Amino acid sequence: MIKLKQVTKTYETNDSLVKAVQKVDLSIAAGEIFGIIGYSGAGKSTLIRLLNGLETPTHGTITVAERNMNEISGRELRKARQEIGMIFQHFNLLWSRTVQENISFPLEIAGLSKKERLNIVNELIKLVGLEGREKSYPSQLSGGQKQRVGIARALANKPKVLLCDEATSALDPQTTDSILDLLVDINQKLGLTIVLITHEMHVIRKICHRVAVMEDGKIVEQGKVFDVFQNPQQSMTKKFVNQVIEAESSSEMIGNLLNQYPKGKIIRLTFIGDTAEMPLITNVIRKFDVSFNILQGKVSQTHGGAVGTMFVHVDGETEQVEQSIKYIRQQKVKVEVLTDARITS
Ligand SMILES: Nc1ncnc2c1ncn2[C@@H]1O[C@H](COP(=O)(O)OP(=O)(O)OP(=O)(O)O)[C@@H](O)[C@H]1O
Repeated sequence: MIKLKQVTKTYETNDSLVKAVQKVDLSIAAGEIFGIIGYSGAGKSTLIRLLNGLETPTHGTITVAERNMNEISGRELRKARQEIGMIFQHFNLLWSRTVQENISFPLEIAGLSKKERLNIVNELIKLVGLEGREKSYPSQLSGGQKQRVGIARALANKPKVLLCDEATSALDPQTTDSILDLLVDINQKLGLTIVLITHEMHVIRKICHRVAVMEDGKIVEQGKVFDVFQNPQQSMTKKFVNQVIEAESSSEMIGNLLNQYPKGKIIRLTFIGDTAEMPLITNVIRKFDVSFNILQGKVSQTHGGAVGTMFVHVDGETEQVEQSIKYIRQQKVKVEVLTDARITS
């Protein structure tokens, strides 16, 4: 559905050249939810503007829905853009128009009759869960509802691709989750290809199938979300992965835990897929005569399984504690035993 070959975008400013995107190769399949993550200035917005033809690349080729975006212009480019919907961090709604009128706007531009527009708008209002708010103005809506209007408007021309530019960055965590659920719903119901850019790994973890990590205009790592969580290669990727899976593990915190629990052992478990955390804990308690207290942890679900870390206090007869740790190691869970604020594997 989307193919980028050796795409570079260089901006010329008065006194310098800014390489915003450098030699990017990317291939996104139809129906995929693909995330691009990077910190501010990494080149994400430039990349997304290249995808919808708002910018032309300095080098390289960009194909979206079988159209070569750098070779088309005028009417053909406008037609190509209709097949690419977009939603934004700050929604970009028309404040003097109602929900219905905002969603209808791209259909007016496309020249549809009033009756046709109304049918499509009503369908979309149902799809995004805004029934009853048709006549409200954006100022009367919550952030999540505004983004639902943005999504409905982006879908009005039945695009093949939906580009999401930090679409949940202005929302609280709960509303973020509900918007991400809606995107998954739309992806499944309409088979829409979704490309989202974000600086939040939680967003990638929750809904993306694959991810590309951007740094200084380059894609430094890409792969299936679960694989990237399981085995991040680059230091930038490790930082993002730790946003989601790393429980606080300062030496001060570990020291406090060791003082608090002088008996038994404190272990850190790292889950990397396959093994779900709750059945493992239940099995350990059933099989061994030990107490097993979760002290803190951060375990998240990705498309491929659970990833995360958990600090646990295991107490009981020394032999039983040792055996239970041996058993956990056999379950493909990394186990580290904490001693004196140091960790031994
Ligand atoms: N029109 C422009 N002219 C000159 N430089 C630009 C232009 N647009 C972007 N840049 C530069 O290109 C680099 C990448 O910017 P870009 O906005 O794509 O990054 P980003 O990852 O989207 O960051 P942010 O989330 O802060 O927007 C930055 O150094 C930026 O200053």
